[in-house]
Amino acid sequence: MQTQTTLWESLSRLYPHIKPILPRLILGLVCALGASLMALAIPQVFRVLINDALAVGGATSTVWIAAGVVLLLGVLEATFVALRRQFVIAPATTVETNMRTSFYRHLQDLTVAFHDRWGSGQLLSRAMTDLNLMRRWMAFGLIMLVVTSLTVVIGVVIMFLTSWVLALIFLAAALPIMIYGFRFRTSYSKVSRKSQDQAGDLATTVEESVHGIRVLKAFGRSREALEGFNLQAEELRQTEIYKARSLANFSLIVTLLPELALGASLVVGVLFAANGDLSIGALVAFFATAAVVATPVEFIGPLLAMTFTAKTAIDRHYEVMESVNTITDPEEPVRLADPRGDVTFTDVHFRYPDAEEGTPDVLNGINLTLRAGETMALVGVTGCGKSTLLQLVPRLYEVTGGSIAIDGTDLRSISIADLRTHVSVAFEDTTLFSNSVRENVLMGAEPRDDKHADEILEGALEVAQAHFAYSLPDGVDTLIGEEGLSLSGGQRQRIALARSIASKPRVLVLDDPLSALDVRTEELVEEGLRKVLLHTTTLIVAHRPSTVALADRVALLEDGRVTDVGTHTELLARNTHYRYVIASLPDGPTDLDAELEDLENDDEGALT
Ligand SMILES: Nc1ncnc2c1ncn2[C@@H]1O[C@H](COP(=O)(O)OP(=O)(O)OP(=O)(O)O)[C@@H](O)[C@H]1O
Repeated sequence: MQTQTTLWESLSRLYPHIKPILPRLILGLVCALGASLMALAIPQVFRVLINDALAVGGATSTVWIAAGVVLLLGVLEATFVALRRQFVIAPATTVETNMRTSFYRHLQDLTVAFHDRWGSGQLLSRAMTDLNLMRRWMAFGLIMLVVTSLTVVIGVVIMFLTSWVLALIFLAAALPIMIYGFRFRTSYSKVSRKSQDQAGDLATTVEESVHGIRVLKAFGRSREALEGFNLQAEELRQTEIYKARSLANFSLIVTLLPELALGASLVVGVLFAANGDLSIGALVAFFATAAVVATPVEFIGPLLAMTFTAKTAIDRHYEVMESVNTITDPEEPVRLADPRGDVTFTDVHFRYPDAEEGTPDVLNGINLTLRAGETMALVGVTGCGKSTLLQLVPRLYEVTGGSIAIDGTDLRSISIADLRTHVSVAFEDTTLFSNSVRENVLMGAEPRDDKHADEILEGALEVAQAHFAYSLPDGVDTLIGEEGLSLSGGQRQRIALARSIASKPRVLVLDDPLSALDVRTEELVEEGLRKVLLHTTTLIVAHRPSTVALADRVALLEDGRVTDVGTHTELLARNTHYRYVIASLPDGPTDLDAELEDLENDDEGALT
């Protein structure tokens, strides 16, 4: 995940984002430089003042002129500072927002496999803190670093022009600063990376415990969670302290050495002045310039620290931005205008990217055909790969071998947007967004107008037995999800089910979507579903016999393969493993022979 780049390589990655605002950044830079020049000009006025006006026989009017010039320079300096802010802040914030938007868009694009690997806190801290750090560096750090360096260079040149000997003494301090600065750069970059990663991990912990607060409380694990959090927070604190110490040491050197050099040059300067080799005005101007230069020199420590932190933020940002979405549209997608809905799995293999080497594929050669309009239940022991197989149909994960086709067209030949208008999903673990019931349900639907939207909504809520939505405080416009009204597990599942059927998909994949419903509601939902599923090809993971009853045929998944396909009755009659799986389902029949007999009698009755 972590990339190794030089400071320059990292910072230059920002160039494409900075390019559109470059003219304003340059204006900001010019203003900042103007402010520094004004500050540097003030000592020169002192020089003239002391050498001419305060000398014996000097004119009083010169004092007033000098005071006026100093005042003017001060006002100009303040104006330049204000203008710098004016030029830079708004465009830098726009860059930050644009980068955040493209980061979010990229996160949406990236595969589920990517999101399996990354902690949510790491992504959150990259989206918020890192981009904020980058903006601050762009708007302030970058400009001030350039201006500070220029101010120091110009100041030193002026000092050289005033007295080269004194300037050399002052400059002697630069060498140890540069050597120490090199060490500081390496150590600070490392510790800054560590602290930003640790902050991301800490955010993940907070996010996880907020999501899992009920479990933590119910199992009385709040204390352990707090201890874990404390441990992580303490590690971050230590890193931050180390970081602050490292900066403090550097700042000490950067402040102390020029002061020492200044002391030495003061002694030499006074001797020069006493010998008449240097005018008093020049001596005062030298020290006033040195004082002006000392401030940016002291500032270099924090500015470098800011730059290294920005480098880390840029690296962390691009680690995500450069993660490639491997599930992409084909170059020339085949348009699926009005598919019948035959779904064929041909020798499908799949293994998760983080699967251990040498282990067999989770799906190890699946061959299965679903006829258009057919409902097929997928049955197998826990962990055999049912959910995994389902997620391959909307291409949430990509097959690692073989192919899946709709009406004979390989899924990879269809554009993802097109595919997902025809394939809809509902999972056991429902996610609702902080939106109204209406928006949640109509997420995948494409209504012609408001009236049509209302009809779709009503129909979907009817099938999913989710009429309760009309009695919520604001009816179907009630805000639900994390920021809205809390719904029960069963209510959430029904809304999610309504969402999956609202788009009237040609192919529906359902991962045990009725698990949280009571028996009576489940029956009603199944009744509604039967009508809807009549024209929809459905693959449904069954964890309960009642779900199996929805299906026309059942596929048995065993050791990564479909080992048998048939009606429930046929499989009960001929397949021992199927009998074992059915018997182990919750609410499964205990007397399978009696059940089989009943079913066969039912079948015969239906035929006569
Ligand atoms: N995101 C993932 N990354 C790595 N391995 C995974 C991931 N999701 C599932 N697995 C592994 O893949 C295997 C199949 O999991 P899957 O969820 O498909 O099984 P399942 O048949 O649906 O199980 P259940 O009936 O318990 O829901 C399991 O061994 C599981 O540990």
